[in-house]
Amino acid sequence: MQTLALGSYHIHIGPIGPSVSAFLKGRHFSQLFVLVDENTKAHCWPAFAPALSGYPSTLIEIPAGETHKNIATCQLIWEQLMKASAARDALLINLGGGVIGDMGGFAASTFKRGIPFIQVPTTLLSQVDASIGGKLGIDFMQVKNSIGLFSDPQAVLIDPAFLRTLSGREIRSGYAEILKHSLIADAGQWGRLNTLAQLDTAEWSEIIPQSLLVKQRIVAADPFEKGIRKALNFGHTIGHAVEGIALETDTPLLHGEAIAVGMICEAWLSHKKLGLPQETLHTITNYLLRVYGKPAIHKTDYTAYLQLMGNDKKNEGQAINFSLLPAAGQVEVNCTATQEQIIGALDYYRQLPSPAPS
Ligand SMILES: NC(=O)c1ccc[n+]([C@@H]2O[C@H](COP(=O)([O-])OP(=O)(O)OC[C@H]3O[C@@H](n4cnc5c(N)ncnc54)[C@H](O)[C@@H]3O)[C@@H](O)[C@H]2O)c1
Ligand SMILES: O=C(O)C(=O)C[C@@H](O)[C@H](O)[C@H](O)COP(=O)(O)O
Ligand SMILES: [Zn+2]
Repeated sequence: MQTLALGSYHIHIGPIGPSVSAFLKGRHFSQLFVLVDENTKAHCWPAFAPALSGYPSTLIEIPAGETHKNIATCQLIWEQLMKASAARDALLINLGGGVIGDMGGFAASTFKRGIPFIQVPTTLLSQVDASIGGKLGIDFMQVKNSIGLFSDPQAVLIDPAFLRTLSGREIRSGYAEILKHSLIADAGQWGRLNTLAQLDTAEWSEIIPQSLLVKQRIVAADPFEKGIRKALNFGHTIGHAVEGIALETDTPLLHGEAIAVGMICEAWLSHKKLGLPQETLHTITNYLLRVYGKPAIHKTDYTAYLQLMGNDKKNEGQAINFSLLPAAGQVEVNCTATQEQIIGALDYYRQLPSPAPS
């Protein structure tokens, strides 16, 4: 078992049974609730339930997926808690991916002004990124995570064994945040990862802790995103807009897939504005295209993208804010770009050749 500290809580990486026992020992909660979606109920709850033996718990099930990360689903969670008369010393256990973690944490932190919660992330994305750092929330009017708060869990319990049932597409989505961590802060890791061809044989148990360390260090330095934490948003100014629009179509993108598009566009902006070397831009572009293919974006959506970027949470005043790379492994926050430059970045992406299927 590996343990990292962050603020007032610990992140444990290892088999789920001992982690849960260690967490519950010596703590008292009047009731335990476990938030799941239909997939984590089927694939993760059977492995998790034995860890709670001797502790009665109530399952709260919500529908899976980003399209349900909204106030209506929060209402379902609050209703279940209210019907069970959950008190402020009840615990909500978020057993699932980033949607369960972000929304469960938000619902817990607002119910009766806040009940404790823990994160038990079951996707690659949530194990390296979403479960730590205390950013909680839901989507509103296509603007990702625009209603939310910062609030820390009592613990984060990561067991890479949960990944065994995750689809290849979801693994790829989580891998985008791992690539992001390497690009902003770990050039050595980026050098190793950009030659990794087969994700299905990757050693996630080794990659997860190394990636987590990047986020842990940045969040510890700036938990409320006043400065350096904005680095973790590389690829997200454009990526979130692309994700928000795609979510309303028949071909929604997963978070990491949209962030991969955003990272290509923002690498181009990094080249134009901060002198990211052309060769690095090419390596980033080619590797991301190889892993993610080339999801289509359309010129007819540019106005909507710009409108959504106008509501990016990093913005100050009217300017659209980016976190950009002067070099692989380095990042500069609070960069702005004009509308023309942003359109240049979207055009750069659109003119790229579609990679041949592998
Ligand atoms: N708070 C943060 O710092 C932060 C960071 C990154 C991303 N996010 C958010 O996280 C969300 C994306 O998270 P995600 O990619 O985990 O999505 P998700 O929670 O939708 O999970 C992806 C899919 O995998 C299923 N699933 C989960 N675990 C499984 C398992 N072990 N086996 C089989 N299926 C499983 C889920 O039911 C879902 O269908 C986005 O909303 C994004 O905005 C938040
Ligand atoms: O933890 C952070 O800070 C991040 O930016 C991590 C991102 O990967 C994540 O997608 C986060 O939810 C984005 O936050 P937002 O403030 O841009 O909504
Ligand atoms: Zn993200």
